[in-house]
This record gives sequence, C-alpha cells and structure tokens, in this order.
Amino acid sequence: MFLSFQFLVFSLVPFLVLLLLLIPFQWLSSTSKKQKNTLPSIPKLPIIGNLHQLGSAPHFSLRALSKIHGSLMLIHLGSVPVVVVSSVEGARAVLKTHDLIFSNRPKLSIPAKLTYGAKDIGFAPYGEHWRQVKSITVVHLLGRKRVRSFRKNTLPSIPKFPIIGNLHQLGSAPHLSLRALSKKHGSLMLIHLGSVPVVVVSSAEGARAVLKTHDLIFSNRPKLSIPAKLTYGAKDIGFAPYGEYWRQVKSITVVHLLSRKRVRSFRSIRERETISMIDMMGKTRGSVVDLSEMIISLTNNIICQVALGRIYGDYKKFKELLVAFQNLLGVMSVGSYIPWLSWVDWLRGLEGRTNKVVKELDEFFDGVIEEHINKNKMVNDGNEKEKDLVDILLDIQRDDTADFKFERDTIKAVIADVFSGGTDTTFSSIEWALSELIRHPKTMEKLQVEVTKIAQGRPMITEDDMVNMHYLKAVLKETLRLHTPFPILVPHESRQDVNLMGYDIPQGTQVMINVSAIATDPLLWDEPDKFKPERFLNSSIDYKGFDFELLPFGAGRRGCPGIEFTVAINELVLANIVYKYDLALPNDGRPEELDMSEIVGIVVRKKLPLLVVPTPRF
Ligand code: HEM
Repeated sequence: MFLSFQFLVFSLVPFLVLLLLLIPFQWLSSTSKKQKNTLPSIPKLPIIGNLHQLGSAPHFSLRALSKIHGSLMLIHLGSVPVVVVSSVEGARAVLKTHDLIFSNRPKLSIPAKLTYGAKDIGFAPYGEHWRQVKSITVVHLLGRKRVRSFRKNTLPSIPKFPIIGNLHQLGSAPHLSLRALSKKHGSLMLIHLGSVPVVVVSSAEGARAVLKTHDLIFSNRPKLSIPAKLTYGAKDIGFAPYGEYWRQVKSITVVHLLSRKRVRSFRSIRERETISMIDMMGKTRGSVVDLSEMIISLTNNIICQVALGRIYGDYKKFKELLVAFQNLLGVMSVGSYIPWLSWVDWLRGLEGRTNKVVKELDEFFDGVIEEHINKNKMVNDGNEKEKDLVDILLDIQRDDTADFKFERDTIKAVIADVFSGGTDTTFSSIEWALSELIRHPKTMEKLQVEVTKIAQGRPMITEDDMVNMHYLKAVLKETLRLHTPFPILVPHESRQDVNLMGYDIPQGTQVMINVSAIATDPLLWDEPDKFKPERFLNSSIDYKGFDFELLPFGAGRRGCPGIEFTVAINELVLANIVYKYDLALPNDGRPEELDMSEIVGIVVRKKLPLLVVPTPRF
C-alpha cells in the first residue's frame, strides 16, 4: 500500500509540478489572448485538429460547421490554424479591406514541388516575382484584348432556306439582287448558294482587301461543274485553279497574244476590219442597220484572225456554238451548289446541252489544229510575225526543251477562253457606248467635235490619234462603269484561312465581288445612275485595276489580261463610227425611247439589238 502510495506520489509530482508551472502560463496567455481578441478555435481533436471534419466535400462540411460556429471561425488542419470565412462581409474584409495583408500564399509541400518551388503565379508568395509573372501572363494571354483575339469572328450568314440556301434570292439579274441584299445586310455578307458559303463583296474597300491585300490567298477559282466541262477540266486560264499550270498558260497567252507589243502588231487587222464595217454601213443608204450584228462580226473576225489565223468558212456554225458556250458558262448548275441534286441538271437537259456543245466545239478546234499542223509542215519559214496563237501554242507543245509541257486539250481550252472572254465583252461595251451616245445627243455631239477636230479631214481615224482623244476615253470609262460587262467578277476562292476585314474566312470559301454595285455606289459616285463621261475628265480614276471603285476588268493576279486588246478595238471602232456617221433611231424614234433593257448571261448585254439609221456626216 505504502509502496503504491509512494509510487503514486512520485509519479504524480512531476505532473503536478508541470501543472503548477502551466497554470499561470495558460492564465497569462489566455488573458493576453483575450486582450488580443483572438478567434476561438472550434472544438478539435489532438494532433489532427479538425481534419476529420472536412469529409469528401469540404465546402459543404465547412458550411455546416459555420452554421454552428459562425461565419468567421478558426479551425485547425492538423496543427495549422485556419480561419474559415463564410460571409460577404468576411470576404470583403479579407479580399478588399486587408487585401494587401492577405495576399500571401501558405507554403504547401506538394504544390511547391509541382510548381518548381512555387515559381508559378498561383502558389508564388506575394512579392516582385509573383507581380511580374502575373502581369506578363495577363498582358499576353488573359487580357480582354488577347482573349478577344482568340475568338472566331465569323461573318454571320444572312437568313436562308434549308437545302437551297439563298439561291432563290439571286433572280434573273444576280448583280442587282445582290446589290439590294447588300443594302440591307452590309457590303460584306455571307450567303449560301445551296450548301456552299459565298462571301459577297459590294464595297471598294472590300474589293481592295480581296484583290490587293489578300490577292494571293483569294487567287483560286472554285470548281464549277459546267465551266469545268466546257474548259476540258479547267485547263483554260479563267477557271484553272491557282498554281504553276495556270501561271504558265496565262503568261504564254499574254506574251503571244495580249501584251501591248502583240496587240500593236495586230493593228492592221483591226483597221482593215473597221474600214470594212464602216463601208458596209455606208452601203445601206438610209435603211435600218443592225449595228449589234455588225459589231459582233467585227469582234469575232478580229479575234479569229489573231487566234486562229483566218476567218473560217463554216464560221456561222462556230458563232452559234460560241453563243451556246457563253450561255452555258452563265448558267448556275444545281450540281455545283447542291451536289446530291446534280441529277436535276441532267433532268433539265443542262448536261445534254453541255455535252453537245463540248463535242461540236471540240471537233471544230481539232479541225483548226490539224489545219495548222499541215500548214506548218508545208511552210516552215519560222517567221514569228505570221504566226497566230494556235501556231505558237503548237510550237510550245512541240518544244522538247521547254520546262512546261501541255497537251492538245490545253490549246483548245485557251482558244475557247480567248473567244469566250474576248468577244461578247468587247462587242457589248461598244454596243452600250453607242446606245448611251444615241440617248444623250449632247454627249454624242461633244464626242463628234473631238474626233472631227483630231481627224482633220482624213478619211479614217487611226490608232495614232487615240492618245489625244480624252473625251472618247471618258465615254468608254463611263460605259464600262454603268454597263460593266461582268457585273460580278468570275468567283474567287480562298486558298487558306484568312481574316478579311475583321472576319475569319475559312479556306475554300467562294468570294463574289459585285463590281457593278461598287461602280454605282452613291457614296463613291455622284448621280451614279446617270451617264456622265465628264466625271472622268478631271479624274485620275482608271479601269486598270488600281482604283477599286472601278473594276470592270477585276484586279490582281486573276485580273483580266485582255485590257489592251479590247481597248484597242473599242476606241478605234467607236471613234470611226461616230466620225463617219450620225446615228438616228428607226421610224424617227426619239433618243430617250431607245430600249436599254439588259439580258444577263455571263456578260450583261443589251436585250434588243441596236437598230440604227446611219447618215454619212461628210
Ligand atoms: C471589255 C472587255 C473585257 C472585260 C470587261 C473583261 C473582264 C474580265 C473580268 C472581270 C475577268 C475576271 C477577273 C477576276 O476574276 O478578278 C476577266 C478574266 C479574263 N479575261 Fe477578260 N475582259 C474583257 C476582254 C477580254 C479579252 C479581249 C480577252 C482575251 C482576248 C480576255 C481574257 C480573259 C481571261 C483569259 C481571263 C481569265 C484570267 C484569269 O483567271 O487569270 N478578256 N476578264
């Protein structure tokens, strides 16, 4: 008993001594805590503190605890005191009132290891390092400007129907329908032709962005089923996809047919054909003349001679084939836009008509090529001047040393291009110019004064005179502005993703540039619908592809290579007709009665032929 009491005393003594020592300390510290107004800890277990109370969803557990112990409570995670805030005022006090004080992070062993010793933003202690790293990241990744730059800014599509998209809205004159739509939806709008998204551009800035700023990207052409069939699988220039083949074929055609030097060399052909037409007009002796028919023949004769070497005997048939060819180029095939409905093209006879025209033109071209091969076998004098385009293309085809090889189909496709691109466009601009002159007698008079003064009594106006014909040039520019032969450029296609005027345009998007809408934009032109050649007299605006408000020939890489060729014919023919004749309408029709209705194919032509009664002026 004594032993056990002794044992008890001896074992309790140190404990009691410790207790005696601790009591005043505890009392002291609790008084000092009271003075400091410390947050009382919620009940906890030794060693683990309140860790066991966090559970698998600490936010719920702590919310429950805060309902018992208050919205500001002290818990212990192991031995670490943690203040838990669950009220708006508490959050404000920590994150606003004392933000700077509470801006540090605790050192947590695993996150520190995972972040290269808290070298990141989230776990770095408050200080200069954290400030710098955070600010760099915000500026270059997380700032509003940067975040906006990551957003895909797609052009919203205008309302459309299922399957057909906006096809029904194009109507019979797409350039006019699209102009009306752009007034409502903006000068850059996304439409859908069937399932194919098409960006329609109707402003000079938009045209500049496509044809200059992003010219290389938009230099492709979409694959369109009917044009592809008509051009031997897009082996021509106009519909060939952008690439080495297109570059070579275009450059060969420019060098050997359309360059200024070559165009000059065809001068005698132009002058001969113009004299012949002027003579024919004189022979009608006061009767009605179909001037449209005469100008078509003149244009075709010139192109035939420079491209094929001569006018062909069964030429009438060739002319009819060309008309059919051009009509087909202007047709919108369902298959190009709704591939699974391509059988509709077959049903409406489009396929059949295309195949027939392709076959007949092909036979005609084969005949022309064979004739050239035989002729070259007989006369091989190597005289470059005598060679027409077919001779030159055959030479290139035969040349083993040339880097670039092409087949007979290329020759045929290029010839088809020259005729389809060159005849109707050239003819219709002369026809429209004469029609406008007849409707505006004062303008006609002014032009006649200019040509008469420059001709100085000579029987014909020649190409040397053109340099001084400022009013004539203004008349032609105004004609090409108001009666743009291709009111919508041949469609372009993006070769890669591109940002066009703030919008993300994906690769393979078709682009239609409505150059006639731009040429009649009231923001750019004063009285845009009136024929006023004077507007060009003191203006540097030209149609060569540098002024985006006037783009009858397009611009950039895909621009028309035939400007010199066509302008030479237009100027000469127009100057000589108005120099030699006064033109009156049949049956004493008044000038303003002249019908100016349009017919829209691939080229916008005058619907009715231009019938006039020519009276010699001298
Ligand atoms: C008034 C007469 C003419 C007008 C208004 C005209 C207009 C045009 C236009 C708007 C284009 C498409 C441009 C683009 O897609 O951006 C074009 C392309 C073309 N034109 Fe003309 N053209 C005319 C005469 C000619 C002539 C006389 C020829 C040849 C003899 C010709 C041959 C071509 C060719 C081959 C292309 C395709 C260019 C390419 O895709 O790279 N054009 N033309």
